[in-house]
This record gives sequence, C-alpha cells and structure tokens, in this order.
Amino acid sequence: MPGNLYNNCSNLPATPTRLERLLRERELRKYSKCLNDCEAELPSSTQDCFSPDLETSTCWFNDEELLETVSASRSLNDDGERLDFRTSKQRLLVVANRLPVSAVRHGEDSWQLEMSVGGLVTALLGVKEFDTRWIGWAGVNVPDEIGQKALAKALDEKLMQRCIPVFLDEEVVHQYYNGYCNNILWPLFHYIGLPQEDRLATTRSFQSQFDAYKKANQLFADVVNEHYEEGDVVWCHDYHLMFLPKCLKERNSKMKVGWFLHTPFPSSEIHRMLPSRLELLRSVLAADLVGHFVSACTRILGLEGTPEGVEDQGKLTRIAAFPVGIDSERFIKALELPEVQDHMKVLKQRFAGRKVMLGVDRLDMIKGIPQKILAFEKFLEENPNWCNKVVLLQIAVPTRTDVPEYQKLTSQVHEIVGRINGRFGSLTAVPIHHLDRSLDFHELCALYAVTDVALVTSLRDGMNLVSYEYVACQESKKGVLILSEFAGAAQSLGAGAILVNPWNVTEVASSIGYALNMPADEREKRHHHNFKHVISHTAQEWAATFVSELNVTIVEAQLRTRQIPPPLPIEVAVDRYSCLNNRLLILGFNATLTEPVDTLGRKDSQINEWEPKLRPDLREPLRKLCDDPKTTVLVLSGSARNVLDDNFSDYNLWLAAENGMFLRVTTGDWMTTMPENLSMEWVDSVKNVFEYFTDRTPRSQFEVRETSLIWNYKYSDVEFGRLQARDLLQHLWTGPISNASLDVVQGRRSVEVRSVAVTKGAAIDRILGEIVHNKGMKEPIDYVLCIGHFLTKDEDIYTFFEPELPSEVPASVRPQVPTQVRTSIVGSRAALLMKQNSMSAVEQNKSYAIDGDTLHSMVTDRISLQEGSSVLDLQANDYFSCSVARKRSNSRYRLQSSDEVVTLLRELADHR
Ligand SMILES: O=P(O)(O)OC[C@H]1O[C@H](O[C@H]2O[C@H](CO)[C@@H](O)[C@H](O)[C@H]2O)[C@H](O)[C@@H](O)[C@@H]1O
Ligand SMILES: O=c1ccn([C@@H]2O[C@H](COP(=O)(O)OP(=O)(O)O)[C@@H](O)[C@H]2O)c(=O)[nH]1
Repeated sequence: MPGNLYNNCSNLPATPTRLERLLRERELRKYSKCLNDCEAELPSSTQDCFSPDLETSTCWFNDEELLETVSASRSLNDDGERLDFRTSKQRLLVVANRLPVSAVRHGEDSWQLEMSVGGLVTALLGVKEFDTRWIGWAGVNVPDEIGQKALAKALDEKLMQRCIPVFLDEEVVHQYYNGYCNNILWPLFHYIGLPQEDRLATTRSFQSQFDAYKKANQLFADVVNEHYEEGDVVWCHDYHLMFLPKCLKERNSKMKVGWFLHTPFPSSEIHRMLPSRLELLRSVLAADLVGHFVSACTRILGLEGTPEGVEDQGKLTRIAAFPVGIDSERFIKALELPEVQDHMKVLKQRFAGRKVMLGVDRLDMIKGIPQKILAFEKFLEENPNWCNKVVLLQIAVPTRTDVPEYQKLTSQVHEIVGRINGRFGSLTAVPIHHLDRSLDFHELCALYAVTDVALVTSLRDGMNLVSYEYVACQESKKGVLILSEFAGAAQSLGAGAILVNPWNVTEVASSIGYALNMPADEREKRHHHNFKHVISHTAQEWAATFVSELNVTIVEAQLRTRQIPPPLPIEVAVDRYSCLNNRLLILGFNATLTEPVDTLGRKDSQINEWEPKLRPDLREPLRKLCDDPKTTVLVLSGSARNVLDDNFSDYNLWLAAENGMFLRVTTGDWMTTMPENLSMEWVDSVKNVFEYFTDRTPRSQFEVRETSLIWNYKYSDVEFGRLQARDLLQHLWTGPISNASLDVVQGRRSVEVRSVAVTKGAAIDRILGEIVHNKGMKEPIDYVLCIGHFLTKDEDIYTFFEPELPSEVPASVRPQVPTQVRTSIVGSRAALLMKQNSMSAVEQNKSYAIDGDTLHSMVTDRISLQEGSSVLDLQANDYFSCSVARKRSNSRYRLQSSDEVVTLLRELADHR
C-alpha cells in the first residue's frame, strides 16, 4: 500500500520482495549496458559514511539515541543481515517539511535540539540503508544571520552534516505551514473538507497562501540544489512539498526525484474542490516515482492511467504502493534498557489493580480524540462495575498550535475530559489521565509495554504508526489493539485488531468491553498476527523498496524515451517488397490515409465534413497495389463499416472496421469477428454522457459504432476541448462505467469507450485466418508492412508479428534480432464467429448464411494452409511495422505524417 491511498486501494500488487527487487535491478542493469549509456547505470555512490562522534558530543538532545539513529551507517546484505558498510552507499536526500530535530533557541548563538514528534519522523528514522541527508525546516523562525549560522553549525557538527536546515521567515510559515498546509490541504486530504468558517476570508487568503506555498517549495528546492551531487536520489515527502518535484526537475531534469505522501489521498471528488488542484497534481507528476494516486490524475487531469503509472505529455510518472513501517527492532530492543524497565516498574505500581487503556496521538482533529473519550464515557456509563478498575491514559501531543482549529480542539478535549473525570472520578482516582505533552522515547516504550489495550480512533489517518509501535512492544503482554477502520493501518493490522468505526460511539464502547474481557488465547492469536506484520514490514524495507523502485524507474524511463523509432527506410521497404511474392499491407485509415486535420479546426464551410476521406493523391497508388496479385491490402480501422464502405468500395481490398470487429473483402459481405460474449449493455448510458458533452462543446461530435463509442473534439477549440474531456471522464467514471469491464481510450483529441477485449492486435489473428482461407493461399505470407496512426492500446498489432521481442525494448537496444519473426498457424487462438443477430436486417441478408457448426469446421479447416504448414513465414528483415505521426511507439519505424505515407505507397506501387 502507498503512503497515501491506504484507504481506497484494495487490490494493489504486493510490494516486491527484496530479492525480486534486486533481480529486477540487475535485469535493468543489463539493459542499461545495452543502451551503451553510462548515465543509465544504476547508482552506486562511494561516499564515505560518518559515524557520530559520541565522545565529543555534549548533551544537545533530550534523546541521545536520536544522534545514533540519524547518523547510523548500517546496511543490509541480500539475506537481510546487517552489515557495517562505510562505503558504496547510495546518497539519499530526504526532503521533508520537518527535520527529525526541532530547534529551541537558548541565546544569540546557542541552540538546543529536540526530537520532532510525528509518524513521518519516526518512519524516516528507520531509514538506515543509505547515506542520508535530511533537508527540512527546524520548526522555528530564525530571522537573524547569526542565529541561522549558529543553527546550521549546530546541526552540522552534532548530526554529522546530516541535517540541513531550510530557513522560512515568519510570514511564509504562517501562510504556507499554518495556512495552506494545515488549514487547507490537511483537512481536505483527510476528508474534512475546506474550512467552512470565515469562508470569504479563506477564499480571499487562499491565493496568498498558495503563493507562499509555492515560494516555500522553491526555498526547499534551492537548498536541495545547493547540496545535490550527481547520482543522488532526492526523496520528497508529503503534502507540504507537492510543488517540489516540479521545481527540482525544471532546474535539473536528470535528477532522480521521488515523492511520497504520508496522508490519505482523497478521492477525486474531494480533491477537485481544491482551487489549485491541477497545478498541484501536475507538479507532483514531474517526479519520476510517486505514491499511488492514479485515480485523481486520471479523473482530474484527464490523463491516461495504466498499471505502470500516469502519462502526461509523453512523460510517464511511475505510481506504486509503499506501505510505511517502523524500525521495530529499535522498539523491541529498547524494552531491555534499564531506563525503560524502570519506567515500566513505576507504571505497573501506579496502576496496580486496574486495567490500563492507552491513547497516543498528536492533538489533531483527524485523530478522533473527542470521539474516543466519548466512547470511553459511554463504556463507563454502561459498565459501572468497571469504573474503578480501568483507566484511560491519553497522551495528546500539542501540534500546529498556531492554527485556530487546533486551538479550538484543545479546549474542546479539555472540557470533555474534565466533565467525565468529574462525573466518574473519586477522591483517589480519575478515569482519564490526559497529558498535553510529548513523552520521550523510553517513557513511550514503557507505556506501550505495560498497557492492556491501545485505542486508536482516527477519523482518517495515512497509516498511524502508534498502532505499529504498540504491537512491537507487546510481545510479552499481548495487549489488544482497537483500531479505526479509517486508519491506513487497518489494512495491515486489521486481522489482529478489533476494527471500529470511530463515529459509532456505541460500537467503540462495546469494543472496549470486548477488549478488556478478551481471553488470553484470543489475545495471543491476534497479537501474533500483527507482530509478524510489524517486524516484517519495517521502515527500512519501506525506504529500500521506494528508492530501489525509483532507480528502476529511471532506467525504465531511459528505455522509454528511446522508443522513438527511427524513420522508415523507404528504399529498403520497397526493395524487400519487390523481392517477395506473398505480401501483406496492413494500413490504418484515420491520420494515415486521410488528410491531416487542421489543428485550429476546419473552416466553417467544412465543419460538417466529419467523415474522414481517403486522400485523393492516394487513390492511384492504392489502386495499383490492390490490383497486384502478389499483394493483399487490408485497411484496419476504428471507423464504422459505412465509413470504410464509402471510401474503399471501389478497391479490391480487405476492410476491417471497428478495430477488426467486422471484416469483409470488398467483393463480399460484411461478417463479424466479434467475440460472442461481448457485452454492450453499457452503450446507452455512455451515449447519454457523450450527447451531453457534444451539445456543450462546439464542433465536437460523437459516433456510435457497434462495438464502441467515440467522442472527438478534433475540430473544436483545443483547450476547451481538453477541459471538456476531463469533465466527461469524470462523469463516465463516477457513473455509467464505474463497474463495467470497459476501456477508456484517450486519443489526442478524442475519448473512446470500448470493451476491454477489443484491440487491433487481438483481432488480427482472426482476420488473417479469414484472409488466408478466403484467398485460398498456397504460399505463406512472407512480407508484412503494417502502418498506422494507432493508439497505444492498438499497438499490440505491431507486436503480434514479433512475440519473441519484449515490446518495451526498442529495436536499437534489442540484443539480437531473431532471423525469423513469426511463423504462425493463424486462427488457432481465436475462432472467427458469425454473429448475425448483431447486424441489421439488410446486413443480415448480405452476410454469410452459416450456422455455428459449419463455422466451427471452417475455422478448424483454416488453421493451416496445408496440413503442417503455416500461413506466415516472415523473416525479420521483411517485417516493417511503422507508426504514422506518433513520436513514441512500439513500432520498428515511423513516418512523420500521412504525406510520407503517400510517398511510401507511391514507391511501392511503382516498384520495379
Ligand atoms: O510536522 P507536523 O505538522 O508536526 O505533523 C506531524 C506529522 O504528521 C503527519 O504524519 C503522517 O505520517 C505518518 C507516517 O507516514 C502516518 O502514519 C500518519 O498517519 C500521518 O498523519 C504528516 O503527514 C507529517 O508530515 C507530519 O510531520
Ligand atoms: O509523546 C510522543 C507521542 C508520539 N510520538 C511519536 O509520534 C508518532 C506518531 O505517528 P503516527 O503515524 O501515529 O501519526 P502522526 O502524528 O504522524 O499523524 C509515533 O511515531 C510516536 O512514537 C512521540 O515521539 N512522542
């Protein structure tokens, strides 16, 4: 799971194991060697790592362990064993709003450093495999140069140059951190919505807060640039720094940039409320690797989301899932320390004879502290016998205290606690111990270890590491975890915890009773389940996976950017054509054989000419080619049958309409190759959406085909068309197609909806079977030229003829081109089916009158030319796949435009 969508992704791929990652990295290393490009090599920084000079460090921290943690120079070998590497570690720049230490000023040039509180810091403290530098804000305004220099020096000396401060002035902190981050993004990302109160004031200040946000992000970028060394991995964290990837990439496009979100990412319905929604998402997409937020990108930006990631203007941003964890060993080991044992002893004595329940949260509205306390009150109300036998210890760490919402929350919680203690307390004991402060690490471990129940009632939470820490410290006691179903941790610890809806006070109250009375064997089982998870899904694993994925992504991106095929060597293609005897030409129609569309839209007089037309200058060469007995021409298009009929009825060729779902030779009738189980029930509802947008988008149009619907805005104003397309997608996804097995294929100026099974590559097998059979071919096809302006989804047609080659590796880096591309017995994988009932009455009369059984035997018959021989016998040099007017493609070659198609077809037609 990612650091964000914990709450809404259920079927994401499992995180690869360390071994899988390494294997993958090695595989890519091989590729990058093929690329013959030193820069493509995976990083292996040789920076020495320093270990802290504990001898000379005075007690600057209230937690000395921090020093060790921040400066640790350990690593893991392939088997997960710890090694003590001091060299060859990857340099990692961790950029987060918050440094692991916060600074407290003690004089003009004297600073005390304290450990920062929060899950982000905890998780990142577990990151030890790398040579890490932290870049962040020390939580304090330092207006003067003397103070800044002294703080930088203190961090530099005491944390071995590992913490680099970013200085933000008071006004920026106010507008960026208190304002935009914590009053706008934080509540929105946690489904609380934008602030309702002072609405006008907020709207007015929104722009200035957003400006400050961008400015702050730029300041972070400046510090990163100052410290960046070639080969570093830059890992940006959280909602504070959504602009950072863009700032960094603008300055240095080669920088390896990852971005990880620690909060939930809201559904697109929520995110679209944000006035700066597009800018923010686009900036994040400048990163090479981000946490999982595909749906927001596809629905808000209207981008194409794939299992690999999101593609924006040719750049793929890899999206993957990375569940954060803790350094469990650190907690487990701490329990042995004398100071922790001492704390435990004191606590046990203090609460002897009572069950102890624990809450540890920052005092934040997302943590559901009032709800938790009210549920506890209800439990006491309903179970008076427990009144003197149970106590709730609530550690509520003050946080973001300058934000009014947090101030209000503090008063509200104090009021409820006071009321309940007044109501159920006695002279000697109160039911709730509420602490408005943080604890140090040892105190916290002791508390985790001695308490009977932990109560986590977050209304939303990215992960909630407190629940992990509690489990890590409960190996001997086997306490019960009550956990909100709205915390990311519910997905990982749900099996062992008691899951609750924090809004349902009655349910939480009864869960408290259940937990307090749980028999030992059930506690043991539940704990065991969670403990196993916590110790195996650690912060180390999280960071290692993320960084390794980022490295892999970079190499993959380099491979992708090379997928700009070379120009088609027309002379060679013509030469090979002349040498061979059974040639197949597969031609796309739109933007291949048609005239180019004027990007600004056609003249008014032409706007009714929606239908694509064969270029007049192609008529003659096409006719010659079609009439050549050694050549078979197939026009394979997404267009409907009537469109192809209108353009090609006079030629002697094959027509495959609707991406191959319908087929005919021009001397015969249409037949369908449509799989029988293709459901078209969705058509009407999608049609409604398309109609609605066609009405509202001048010069757009939609076409209802038999197997797909397409809305295109190629003659509309491009910008407006794009905006409308985004909105249209939003409507589709939230409505008609939310549960259907459909593909939405976005073209440059179109949106097409079709069944998942329909692609040109999927159809070509059946089509070839039919052609070979119909023509009574005696010799196998020995030359294939396949050219078209095909959508990515349809590019499977190029790879159909060369299955041995991985489609993602461009021709230029293929290790060895096999001499034989494909020898295939076509038709064996898919049957050619007649589906008369999908045609109109007139069409039915025209189509074959064949029953199912006859058809089946036809299909079996046409499996091969003769017993044992194949319909394709293609040598690598005689196969020319070629994209038209597309920059990147899986084809072997490309032509710039349909003008070049004219040149090519003319030369083929006139070959000697
Ligand atoms: O830096 P602060 O404003 O004081 O806030 C503390 C941190 O709160 C958030 O933590 C999140 O990260 C945890 C680890 O991934 C996760 O378990 C938790 O659910 C989140 O709320 C925030 O995202 C951090 O940036 C803050 O530093
Ligand atoms: O007095 C305290 C209370 C809490 N924490 C730490 O604060 C983090 C809280 O992380 P969590 O993911 O639960 O939520 P967040 O506060 O980041 O939203 C945990 O690692 C706690 O150990 C701490 O250091 N001192």
